[in-house]
Amino acid sequence: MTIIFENARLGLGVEEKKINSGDQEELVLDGGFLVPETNSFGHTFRDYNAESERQESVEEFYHIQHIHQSVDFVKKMRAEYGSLNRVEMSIWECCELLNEFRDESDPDLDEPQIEHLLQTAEAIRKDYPNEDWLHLTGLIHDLGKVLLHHSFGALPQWAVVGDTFPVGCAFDESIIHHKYFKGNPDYNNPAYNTKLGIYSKGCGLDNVLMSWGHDDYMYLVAKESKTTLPSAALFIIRYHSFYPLHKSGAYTHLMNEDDKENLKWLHIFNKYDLYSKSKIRIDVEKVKPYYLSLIEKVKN
Ligand SMILES: O[C@H]1[C@H](O)[C@@H](O)[C@H](O)[C@@H](O)[C@H]1O
Ligand SMILES: [Fe+2]
Ligand SMILES: [Fe+2]
Repeated sequence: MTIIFENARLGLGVEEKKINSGDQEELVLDGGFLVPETNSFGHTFRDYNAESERQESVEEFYHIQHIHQSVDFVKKMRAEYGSLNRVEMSIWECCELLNEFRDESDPDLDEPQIEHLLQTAEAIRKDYPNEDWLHLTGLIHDLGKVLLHHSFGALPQWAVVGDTFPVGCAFDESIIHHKYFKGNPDYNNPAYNTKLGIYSKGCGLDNVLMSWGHDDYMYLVAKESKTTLPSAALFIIRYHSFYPLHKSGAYTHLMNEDDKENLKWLHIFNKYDLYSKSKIRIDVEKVKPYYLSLIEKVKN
């Protein structure tokens, strides 16, 4: 199954979002979002080895994810979710659906996922009050996690959350808990285990098969709904979990010029996606009218 959003237009009619040199300063209005030094468990963010109450279960998550995410699996999921019958659901209904899920891959947050959507969007709103397309992107970027829900197939966590990476070429060393790829069927396959594998230099990320999860799914949904969101928003949705690229700089040889342009926005977005994770809850009812008005704006 797949989602189709009510009145399928997700965009705000914004023109393509380019960051030209010089613009950056103008864009960044310091509205006061502060990057915290530690997460709510007292550790630095994304420390997958710190002894914390979540360390073991997060490692086990990546163990299973790395074994299962292969070329065959990704192709199967793309075919299945790219063409199945739909559940019709509004954006806000999807957000509420995420209230019952926690993300087992995340060492920094164990709050219900609706909190994370609003925390991200509200943090962006502080520093970029005029970029409402980016607020909406914050709100919807993780909606693909509805795949965990029985209406969307009740997929296991390893097929929905966690960092993503390309399949069909060598798994880069920068991927968290890389050692577990030894159990992946593609690991010893000579067609898939070289630097380029099945790809060519500069082929563009659009031509790369990414491990299956909430990013690619939500991208398919947004694309299918003929969204008018700018390509930067679609790029953010599709690659926000691709930390090996946007944090470690791996796989850049697969990017084309458009990818490089969009990556600048993803770097901005990532700050809010990651560092807004906290135990301080957003008052959902208080901010709901603003987000409903944004959603309303994208209709018709
Ligand atoms: O654990 C998290 C979580 O699943 C996020 O939604 C995803 O975007 C991140 O890449 C990942 O590290
Ligand atoms: Fe995510
Ligand atoms: Fe997120």
